[in-house]
Amino acid sequence: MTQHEPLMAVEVEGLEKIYQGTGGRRGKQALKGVNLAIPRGSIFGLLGPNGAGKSTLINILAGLVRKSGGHARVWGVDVDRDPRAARAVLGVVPQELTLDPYFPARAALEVQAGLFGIPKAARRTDELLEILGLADKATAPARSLSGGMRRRLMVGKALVHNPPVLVLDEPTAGVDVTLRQQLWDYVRLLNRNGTTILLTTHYLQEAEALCDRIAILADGQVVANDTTAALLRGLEDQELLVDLAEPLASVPDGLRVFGPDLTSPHRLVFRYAQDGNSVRRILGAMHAADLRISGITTRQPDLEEVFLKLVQGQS
Ligand SMILES: Nc1ncnc2c1ncn2[C@@H]1O[C@H](COP(=O)(O)OP(=O)(O)OP(=O)(O)O)[C@@H](O)[C@H]1O
Repeated sequence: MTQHEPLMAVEVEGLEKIYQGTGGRRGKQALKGVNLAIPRGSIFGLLGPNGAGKSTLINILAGLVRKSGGHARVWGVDVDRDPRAARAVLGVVPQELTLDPYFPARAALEVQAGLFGIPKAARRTDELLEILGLADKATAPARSLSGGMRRRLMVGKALVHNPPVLVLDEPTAGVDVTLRQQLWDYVRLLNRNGTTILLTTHYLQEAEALCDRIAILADGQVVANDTTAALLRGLEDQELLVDLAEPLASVPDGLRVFGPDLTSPHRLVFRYAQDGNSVRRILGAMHAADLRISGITTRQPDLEEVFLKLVQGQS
């Protein structure tokens, strides 16, 4: 590892953003002390419902929004101390397609490289067209490209300056299944070639398919931040809903070890791993505690449900 390759591609500490209310609009604290570290070489998913603060965070990294507090570093560069250098190490693919319909692909990439001040000899326009599968469309105006090609051209524009970190903002919002798969393959390819990817999405399935790590943002705060594998292991837990013949005021001592919720006087809810043994142990303990059972149901919480639970816990 060289000095130029930090362990963390993005580091955010105590990040705060307060939008001041203007013209009768109320102010809003969009980020409430966010800490995140995105390892170099990873595909990192930033998830959250509408208004959680994802765009605000990305825009701070990209130098488009001024933060109210905390620190943000991209590829080791502090976005406040050296905004130009920070912009040079980051590529952003925005949510909206922002292409001039009459501009050919090659020209779009050339203009973008010009904006970054890259001398003609150092530009990688043809290489990018090749990688993006757009070489034979280099002179075709953007409006004649398919939806997938346009998306790839947007990615190309974000890569003209060869940034080590790429942000994809909702890359597959409103995109059909085939195109989604193509984009995912392409993101994986970029990542294999060394680019660290930060991806925002509303779709848990997308994050699950692509990301090594996932952070969930809700109402300006990080409510989960773990490897995708660890998050999914948590999600694999089953729920055992036990209806009781007689009401309970509190969880009996003999059951506390299982950490159940007494969701009503007549219902205990247990979460357990699918190891084949847990239900037997829970029911044994219920029997030992002399509790009469009037009904049992099991339930597998799905991804959306756990996501919502985490998110709603905050609001
Ligand atoms: N310029 C602004 N002025 C005032 N409030 C704003 C401004 N931009 C965003 N907000 C508010 O800040 C909060 C976070 O918004 P942000 O766009 O960062 O969320 P998001 O997670 O990206 O949402 P989405 O998934 O809908 O894009 C929201 O309540 C939003 O209304």
